[in-house]
Amino acid sequence: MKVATVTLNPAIDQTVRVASLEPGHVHRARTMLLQAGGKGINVAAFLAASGCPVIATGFLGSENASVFERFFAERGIADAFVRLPGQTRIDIKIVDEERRQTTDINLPGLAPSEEALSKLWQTVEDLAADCRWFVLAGALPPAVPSSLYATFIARLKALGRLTVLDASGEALAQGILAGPTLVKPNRVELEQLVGQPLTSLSEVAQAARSLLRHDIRRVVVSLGEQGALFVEGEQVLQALPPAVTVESTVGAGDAMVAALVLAEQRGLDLAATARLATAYALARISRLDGTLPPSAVLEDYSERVRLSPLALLSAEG
Ligand SMILES: Nc1ncnc2c1ncn2[C@@H]1O[C@H](COP(=O)(O)OP(=O)(O)OP(=O)(O)O)[C@@H](O)[C@H]1O
Ligand SMILES: O=P(O)(O)OC[C@@]1(O)O[C@H](CO)[C@@H](O)[C@@H]1O
Repeated sequence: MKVATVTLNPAIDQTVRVASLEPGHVHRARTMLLQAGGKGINVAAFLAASGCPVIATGFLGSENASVFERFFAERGIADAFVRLPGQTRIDIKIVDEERRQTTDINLPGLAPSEEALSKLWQTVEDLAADCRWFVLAGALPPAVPSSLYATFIARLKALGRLTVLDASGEALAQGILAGPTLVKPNRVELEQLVGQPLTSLSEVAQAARSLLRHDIRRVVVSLGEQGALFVEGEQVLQALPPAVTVESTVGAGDAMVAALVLAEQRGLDLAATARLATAYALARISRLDGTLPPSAVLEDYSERVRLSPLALLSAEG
């Protein structure tokens, strides 16, 4: 069965590379790239590149939709987006080449009308006839209720469908209460969710495990260069990535989310899932254009991921 991704607030990512980012200074950019983006769209691109039939929906501004339409045609993604009047936002990504860091400036985006929201739900409900998995990813647009993901998850569950949630703040907090099948917060999102700093890996693991009580099958907490924790039942695995040259970290989490769905479809256990998801994230960060490397490269990454089970009550950092 197909996978649907829902991106309520897509973005055209404008990636600008500078030698070194100094706040308050004038910079001469070395290169600039404009790419169709937004979390669910990035996930859809990775799924399509992996041979998984995928349909992307959500909202797109009709005035600059052609950037996305070209991207969908090139990448083999079916387009079920509801068009809104106006322009989809541009998100700015500044890559600091010296520090190998990316700074994101994400804009608020277009506010959908009530009518557009009900059209979107109608689209999602129609897609449920053909799609088993729904990926709900990214920030909510302005002026929609923060319970929107929770509503979609509850309705999709009632239709017997499986969901992945990758969101932040109140949308994540409410979405989790509705019990998505999988959830992938990063460390900051998890800290906001539990309302306290999580300084050791053990604390991150405890917080992640506490989410399982909401009928969630797997929780994956991404930790940037520290890798990620994969949590299912009593099992907690840390997956440490091998060193790679980082071109841009934008969308690393989305590559991971795509791999989590592929792993479920392939029936992989937690360890194999952790390897696949980390390999996909590495594939993303080591290439600028967001395409997948040849499968031999993915396999090599996957083999070089270091997995270690985490004892929950230990005090390591
Ligand atoms: N600098 C890095 N070096 C090695 N691996 C990295 C690095 N940054 C990210 N990763 C890999 O990518 C995964 C996802 O990254 P991250 O935790 O930054 O996700 P995220 O915050 O959801 O990102 P985004 O929202 O930009 O998609 C990590 O779990 C890790 O495996
Ligand atoms: O503002 P949101 O929806 O949280 O994040 C949007 C965004 O940063 O996420 C993707 C990377 O994950 C980018 O393509 C896009 O610009």
